[in-house]
Amino acid sequence: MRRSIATVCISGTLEEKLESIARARFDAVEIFENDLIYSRLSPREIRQRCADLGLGIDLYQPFRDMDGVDEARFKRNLDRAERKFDLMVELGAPMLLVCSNVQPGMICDDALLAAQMHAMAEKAAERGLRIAYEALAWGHHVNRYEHAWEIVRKADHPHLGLCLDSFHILSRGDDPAGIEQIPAEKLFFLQLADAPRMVMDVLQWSRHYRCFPGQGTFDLVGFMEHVLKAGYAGPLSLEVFNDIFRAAPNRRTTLDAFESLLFLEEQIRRRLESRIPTDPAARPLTERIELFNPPAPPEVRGVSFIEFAVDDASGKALGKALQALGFDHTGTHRTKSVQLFQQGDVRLMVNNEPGSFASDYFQRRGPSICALGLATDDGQRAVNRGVAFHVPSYAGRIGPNEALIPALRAVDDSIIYFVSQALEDKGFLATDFVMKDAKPAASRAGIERVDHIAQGYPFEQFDTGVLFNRVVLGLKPQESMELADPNGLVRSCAMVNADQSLRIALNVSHSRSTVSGRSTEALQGGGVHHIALSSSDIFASAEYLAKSGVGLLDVPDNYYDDLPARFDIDEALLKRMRRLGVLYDRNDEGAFFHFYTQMFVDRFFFEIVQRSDAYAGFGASNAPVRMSAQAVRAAG
Ligand SMILES: O=C(O)c1ccc(O)c(O)c1
Ligand SMILES: [Mg+2]
Repeated sequence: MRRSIATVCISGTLEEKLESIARARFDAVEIFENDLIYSRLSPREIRQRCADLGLGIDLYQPFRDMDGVDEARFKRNLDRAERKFDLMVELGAPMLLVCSNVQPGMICDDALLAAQMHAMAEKAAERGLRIAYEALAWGHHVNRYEHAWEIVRKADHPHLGLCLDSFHILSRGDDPAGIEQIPAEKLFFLQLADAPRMVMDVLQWSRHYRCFPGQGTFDLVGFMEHVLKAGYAGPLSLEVFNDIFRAAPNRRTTLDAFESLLFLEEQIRRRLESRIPTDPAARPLTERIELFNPPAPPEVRGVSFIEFAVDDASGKALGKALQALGFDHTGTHRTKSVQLFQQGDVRLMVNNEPGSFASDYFQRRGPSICALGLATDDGQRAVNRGVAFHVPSYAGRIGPNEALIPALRAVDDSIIYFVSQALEDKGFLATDFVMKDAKPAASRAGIERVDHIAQGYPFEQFDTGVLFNRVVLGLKPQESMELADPNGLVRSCAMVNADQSLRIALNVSHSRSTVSGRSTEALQGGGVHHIALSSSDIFASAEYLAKSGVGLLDVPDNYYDDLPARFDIDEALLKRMRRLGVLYDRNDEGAFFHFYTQMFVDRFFFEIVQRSDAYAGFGASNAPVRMSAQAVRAAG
């Protein structure tokens, strides 16, 4: 389908916006009036600039408070409209968006509204222009699409049709199924926005918190199914008002916008294809409408390895810390300065190879997690999919006979390797590393696998991260939570795949002094700040680590005094938890035990967890205890 975006979505001057939009490969734009008014380019020059960039101008907007006014005002409104029509002819924009009137003093008479919209359409028709009428969710009289359609139907003018905007429809909880009853030739334009669920004034929600499809919680696939069944074949145009996007560098935002649209198309295509066996209308739609068709998402089967970027000194310190955590030093890379540590199914690589990607990463960020290896069905397909969505691929230097692992560049500039089952079966570790021992590593501290990882994000990258994890890794966001760090709130959103084999928590904080904020600062941007490892016996693990001298996080006595007030809990168990600093959570699904190591150079730390029954959370209620303990250390 034709892919379009409103200039209001992104930051910059109009010229900068157009340049970014073209670079991201959009077909067309909606020109927002303010962007034009504040531009030094004349309408003709803007038209030329768009033509040079290969961008169509599909819509000019908005025109406000036209409908339901008295005669004198209507005359003035028509004069105002004539000026805009002149401008649109210069600009080469074929359609004007008219928002439903929001003035409390307007005349709420459908017949009058229809007559006035008819008169306006007649004027537009004289210049070959069209009018798309949009119900704002906070319109005074017209605020539902069905009502806007009623006005358009009554007005009955070929140059007047509807603009549907997913935000105005879905924010109110209106049923989009009725769209199917509207004749296709009256659906002039379609604006798409997602949003997080919020309970607030709908105007504020719309003007500040909209986001791109896939970044929020609206059912846009279901919405689009109705729109396409109605026969709409015009542009899919993103219209997002968002405070963070207005401030973020526009190139990144525009790439995200395009990625979100491709992803939406893919989901629509899958939905329509799934309908084919039961719905006779579905097949002709899939044949008529061109929808993005990338390689299928990877089947991720957990974390294969994690790679740390270090220098000599921090590498030695980290190696020591890992051994204290019960890891064995199992191998040394054949040609590079990379050490392999293993315990259970967990493989950690510590890289200080000069001139490598890791060393570059270290130069910029200090000791940090620079790469993640994910176990997948087909690594090359995973990378091909990323590339189809314009995510850059990564190919490192490899020595003779070393394993080539397909990889992508992640949002924080780290690398994600996709380790195919075939590569795993071939024993890719032994290909690259001289292993000390043929036996699998012992599980000294009872650690078995990676349970989850947590990444800190700078504020303006959070939505980028959500989209990346969703599109490229096939993760779904769970409900986002606000956690109280003594130095500020941290918003945390867990993303998981269908079988829970990959869980990533995304954390973001306005404050630089929270644990999340500090590590984001120390890492000069986002990055993994926390690796949670599962144990089959958390108490045995805690005993082992306490003895081996790993610095564990202190938990205040008050926490344990409070636990019996929150949970029915066995005295002996409580005593054990208190002695070893183990935290506890329980819900209907099961129980969760966990404890934390102290921070490694203010950047990352480890957590050891044990899940019982079907507990699928992350012990979020205990996060503030952890963050307080970490804050105390930072202050001391
Ligand atoms: O917030 C607004 O005023 C506004 C303007 C134009 C639109 O298309 C819209 O959806 C909202
Ligand atoms: Mg709109």
